[in-house]
Amino acid sequence: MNTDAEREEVYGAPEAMLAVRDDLTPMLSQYADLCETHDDALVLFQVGDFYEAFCEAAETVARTCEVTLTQREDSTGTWPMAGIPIDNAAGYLERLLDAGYRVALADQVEDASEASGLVDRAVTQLITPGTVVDEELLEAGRATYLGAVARDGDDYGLAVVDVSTGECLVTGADRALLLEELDRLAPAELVVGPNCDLPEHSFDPMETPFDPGAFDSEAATETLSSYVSRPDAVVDADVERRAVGALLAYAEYAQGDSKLEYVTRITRFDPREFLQLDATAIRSLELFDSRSAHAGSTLFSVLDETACAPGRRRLEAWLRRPLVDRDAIEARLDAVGELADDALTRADLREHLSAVYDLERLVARVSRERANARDLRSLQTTLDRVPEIRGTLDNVDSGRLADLRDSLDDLADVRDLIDRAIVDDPPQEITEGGVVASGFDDELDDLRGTATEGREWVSDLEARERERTGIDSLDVGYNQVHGYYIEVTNPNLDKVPDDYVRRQTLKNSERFYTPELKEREDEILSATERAETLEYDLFCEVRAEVAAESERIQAVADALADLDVLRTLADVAVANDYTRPEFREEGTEAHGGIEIEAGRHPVVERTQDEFVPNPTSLPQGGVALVTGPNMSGKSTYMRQVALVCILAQLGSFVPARAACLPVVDRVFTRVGASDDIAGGQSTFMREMSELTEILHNATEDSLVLLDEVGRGTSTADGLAIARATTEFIHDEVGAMTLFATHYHDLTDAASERSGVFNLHFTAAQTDGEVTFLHSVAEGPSSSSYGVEVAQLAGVPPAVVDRARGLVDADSADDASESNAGGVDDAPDAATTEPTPTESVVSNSTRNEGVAEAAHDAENGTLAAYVDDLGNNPHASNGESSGASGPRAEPNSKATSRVGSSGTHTAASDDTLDEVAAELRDADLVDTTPLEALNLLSDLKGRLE
Ligand SMILES: Nc1ncnc2c1ncn2[C@@H]1O[C@H](COP(=O)(O)OP(=O)(O)OP(=O)(O)O)[C@@H](O)[C@H]1O
Repeated sequence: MNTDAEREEVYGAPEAMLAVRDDLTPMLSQYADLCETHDDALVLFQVGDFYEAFCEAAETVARTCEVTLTQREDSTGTWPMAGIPIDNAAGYLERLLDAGYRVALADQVEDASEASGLVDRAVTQLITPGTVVDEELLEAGRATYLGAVARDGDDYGLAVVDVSTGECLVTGADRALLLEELDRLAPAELVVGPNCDLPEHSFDPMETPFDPGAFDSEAATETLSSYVSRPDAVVDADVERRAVGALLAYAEYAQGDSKLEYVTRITRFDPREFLQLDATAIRSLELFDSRSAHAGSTLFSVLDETACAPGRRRLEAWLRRPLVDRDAIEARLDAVGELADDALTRADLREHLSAVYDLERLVARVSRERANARDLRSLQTTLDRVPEIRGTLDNVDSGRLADLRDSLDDLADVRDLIDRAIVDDPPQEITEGGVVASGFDDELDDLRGTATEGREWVSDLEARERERTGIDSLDVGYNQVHGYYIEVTNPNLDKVPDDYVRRQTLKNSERFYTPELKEREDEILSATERAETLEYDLFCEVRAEVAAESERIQAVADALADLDVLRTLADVAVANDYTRPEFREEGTEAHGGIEIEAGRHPVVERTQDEFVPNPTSLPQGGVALVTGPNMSGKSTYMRQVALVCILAQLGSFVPARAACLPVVDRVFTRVGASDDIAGGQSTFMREMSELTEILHNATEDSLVLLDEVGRGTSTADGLAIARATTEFIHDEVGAMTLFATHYHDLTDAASERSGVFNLHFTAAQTDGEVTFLHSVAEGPSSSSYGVEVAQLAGVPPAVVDRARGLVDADSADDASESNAGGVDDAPDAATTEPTPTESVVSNSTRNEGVAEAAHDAENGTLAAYVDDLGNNPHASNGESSGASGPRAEPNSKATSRVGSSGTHTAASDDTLDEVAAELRDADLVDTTPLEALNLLSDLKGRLE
């Protein structure tokens, strides 16, 4: 990717040309003009069969596209020049796009042979990541969005359009939701309105500067009104209208200032009407991209059995945005269930759908006047399948399938038109004839008849003239320059009749024509020429007639895409033995809990010889603390619960023997530090920001996965944060939560709160060999097997032995100490409630202080926990008691206040007073969890 400065250098008119502006040749002057009017892109200027660039832009094109840098010389100088062949431009344009350039194609817009003087040229298309329409530059099964954001105070409008299909969406959101939605839609290019002030995005869209005036209320509404008759009825909020209006204005500009006729529907949606998955959740659950050992296997790849490109795009959209409307979910499930039970219909549908072309993009090309005759034929063969597809759905029961069947307009008129108008196997070009079928237009048939008759007359001429002249070697031929001729070899020239007129002299022969031949030639040529022109006009008329039916064709495309996804989900359910999930009735006693029998991870199970199914019973508001050795299956288990919920809400069957689920509003994930690649921020900071998001936004209908929260900092701090988080979620948020942790001390929380409970994964150890059972059981884990996993991973034996020695020493120490530190060797240790006295006299950890503070906190906010932590003497006693840390080595985090072991360094009384005062003064009611943690960290640093 190039820097902005590098790009700027090749945008706009070249300085060197501007310096001699008045002396430039007309063509270069036209080039300079177009560069000036399109100074936000690298202009490629059509000269015959090539797109040329000059000066700095030429150097860039030569370097990026690996083409030769040549030069053009004229009276005003020598200009560096590089060109790419128009016929083969796609590959080169892709390179320029990949390198971060925006490209403006300045085409010849009049026939060079008819131009008097300089050929007229205009920018017909801007090629940018969000505006590409060239099939070769687009990914078939993926939507490519161009987006625009507008702002009005705290409200934002966001609109996206896929210019290759015409899909156009608009929504409104506050800032947080906007950023999430941007993550979810991941536009390839974003036009940002005034004062939006967006942060950099992980998906790194190209940000496009565009006329701020396009975002004005009036201007935007006017643009919008050419797409929908009553803009304010379709898009209620002004800020949203401004976003979508500016978006369409930019898209029009990019298409050479022409309206996007194929944008026939503007769909307004509210993100809150879908299960919200933010970028973190999408990434960590590996819905679309995989970073795990099973790279390449994602939930999408497991589900993607789609037969056609629109189906694939639809599946992606459904997976990015599962539903929360119970009826809509059940309607999809009914359809999937019915298809799952009907192998024949599934097979028929698959066969028909595999034969269809990308109807959405075809119809968009037709509307953009870019479709050729082959495209029209593809459109027709696709539409020909529609009655058959509808036939396969004749007897369906499910309402959704019946609706889809009924919306399948067979478009007989459009099919008939194309069938009558276009030849069966048309050529690629639409200007050279042979496109329009005979019988379609009388005038064309006449012209063709004249031309054919003339050609037949010519082809008989040779025999006639041979007989007339007695010259056996006489030939009749044709060439582009001289037209028809009669050729006579030199020895026979004396036999040439008087009416032969000499046309051309060759080495061994002469060429002639006769007045009659000339007359016929003129007839043939004029008829052919007129026929070609007429054919082109007729083709354009037919194309325009088809374009006028865009909306109907799009509705069919829409239905086919849905059908393909429902069929796919049914296929996947059957192939993988998925079950229909049940949703709990709202208002029932058991509302909200997740109950899964023999659940599986849909992706991991495909990569494993034997996958161990596991049950899940997570009541509403329940927090399950999941412990167990490394590699035992904790993360897989937690993710499978989330994936089951997501699958169910998108309308899919689920990998389980049975599942009874609530409708969840959001799935939050916070995965361990080493499981995530942090960009920019420190890993711990990122971890805490994600935690903050969860604590602020989760509701009692949310599902929260916490994997190793707190791992990015010291054991003591990590455990404290983990504990406070568990308690806050349980007491205040009430979200269904699965929390995988290696902090065995955390399992104590289960004994203090009825909704918190322990689950663990086990491993069997024989002769030093560890076997993971991958099955979940109640209660906390008793062993971590970290050393064994290190050995498995190939850590050198010396290190493994030393580590094992340290663990053994640690265990021995633990055995001799009291058990108040929350040691995890015995499951029942987790249920031992430490008394305050024990905490103090037995090197109680700072973490227990946090726990007690949390437990005692009456008003139940995280701020209150932290507040109590500040006032609780136990809270500042800080020896780490991490489960695997060597206990023998004291650390220096303790303060003198709690009378800890003599090896600890005491902070000065002054410092303590300062810290205490600061804590007392802190306004914790208005403090975010992250700010509280930062404050804690700061105070702790000072105590140390
Ligand atoms: N239920 C299962 N059946 C079979 N194999 C499984 C199962 N669960 C997990 N595995 C296998 O075990 C591997 C490790 O699982 P996972 O990453 O979930 O462990 P973990 O306990 O989260 O490990 P760590 O604590 O080190 O992050 C997986 O990659 C998978 O190959």
